[in-house]
Amino acid sequence: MGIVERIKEIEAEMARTQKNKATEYHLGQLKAKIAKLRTQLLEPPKGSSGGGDGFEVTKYGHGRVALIGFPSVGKSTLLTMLTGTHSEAASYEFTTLTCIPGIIRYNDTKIQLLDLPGIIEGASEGKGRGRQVIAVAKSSDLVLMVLDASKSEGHRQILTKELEAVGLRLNKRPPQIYFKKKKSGGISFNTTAPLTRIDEKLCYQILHEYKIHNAEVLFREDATVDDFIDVIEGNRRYIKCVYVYNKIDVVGIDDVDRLARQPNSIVISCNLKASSCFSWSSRMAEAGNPIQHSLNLDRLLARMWDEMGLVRVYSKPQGQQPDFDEPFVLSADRGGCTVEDFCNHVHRTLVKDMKYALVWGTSARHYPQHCGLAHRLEDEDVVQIVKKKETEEGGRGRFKAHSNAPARIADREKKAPLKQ
Ligand SMILES: Nc1nc2c(ncn2[C@@H]2O[C@H](COP(=O)(O)OP(=O)(O)OP(=O)(O)O)[C@@H](O)[C@H]2O)c(=O)[nH]1
Ligand SMILES: [K+]
Ligand SMILES: [Mg+2]
Repeated sequence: MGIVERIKEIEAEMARTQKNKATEYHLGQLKAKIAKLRTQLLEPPKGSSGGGDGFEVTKYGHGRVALIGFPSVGKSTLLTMLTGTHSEAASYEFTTLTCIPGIIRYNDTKIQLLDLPGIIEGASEGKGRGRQVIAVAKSSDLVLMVLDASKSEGHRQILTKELEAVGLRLNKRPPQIYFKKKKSGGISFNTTAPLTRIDEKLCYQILHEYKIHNAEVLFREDATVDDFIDVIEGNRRYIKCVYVYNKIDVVGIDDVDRLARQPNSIVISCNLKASSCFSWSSRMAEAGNPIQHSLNLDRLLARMWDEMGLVRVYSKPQGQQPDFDEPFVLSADRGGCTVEDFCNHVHRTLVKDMKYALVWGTSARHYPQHCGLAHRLEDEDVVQIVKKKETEEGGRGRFKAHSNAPARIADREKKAPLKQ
């Protein structure tokens, strides 16, 4: 029997089993069995290098966003509109067969947007190009799940299930469970929070299923069996996801309103020139810009950028204006956004040479604030690194925007005076 069949069989057994206190342990064990099989399923077949088929697109820019969705929901249309890179769009399914990268320039940052083939139910088990598509999703910093506003709402659940089956966790943070395998000493089990959804015995059983007999386990929250399995498997990816309901031009305003109110969702239309039911759509479509022929794409971009959690830091050389043209782009989630991370971005020896940093911006309590390496920077901060051998020039005088300096410096001066 193949792995997929074995998973199906266990799923069927779980569906047959009533959920109650007596079956809890058995169900937990079955969950662990499925998780193990799914991990096996993800291992590339022997002798293959994995990937291939034009799916290995080099990472570029300050972050990567993947367009995931059923066929013909408008992923390629959206990529073309947001990036200007043409990706074939057509009314038949599976128009796109590989991964097509485009670049979004937004807020002085570059974001790589990836168009992908449509995926269908069973993608996680290898249907269609599902596995390759999901592998790309896993390598992304944000998933835009594109949904057709006029189609079944069940699509969102089906896709979420497919992504979960391969270890993607959308809009979730990692469970607060400490887990460490040991060589000896048995299992040490501790909790710092009352557990209502799993107990010690069930944890032991799951560990037994994994043939783990020596480990340290500490629950810091009221986690579930699934959370515990995720932590043991250790290969989960926690990624933010925005649900993008496209084609709202073909549904009624009530549906639009309902979809827009769902969590993490945004409603858009790439195609307001087509049969549109809203009176404002024709006015929007009048302008020549492709993004004007659409609805809410500007909001989508802003939302996407916010979710990426990018932190732009502008460096200010001593005695000069900050360089507002090229930010150093950091991320709190990926790589960190402390003064130390900033230094490492600028030059690898800078950390060693730094005496302290002067910081202007929202992360600073006063301007400029003298900060050490551990200080966490925030978006649009200005940083000057003062090196050990140097001294601050000219005391703590104010630096003024030149008349020809970008207006942003003046703006910033209003918000927070850039002294020094
Ligand atoms: N009415 C309407 N049609 C749209 C919209 N966006 C895209 N379409 C149409 O939907 C069809 C499918 O668009 P594609 O961009 O090819 O969709 P896709 O998700 O890339 O499809 P696959 O690559 O086949 O998975 C095309 O005929 C588009 O013109 C929209 O906002 N409204
Ligand atoms: K299509
Ligand atoms: Mg496509």
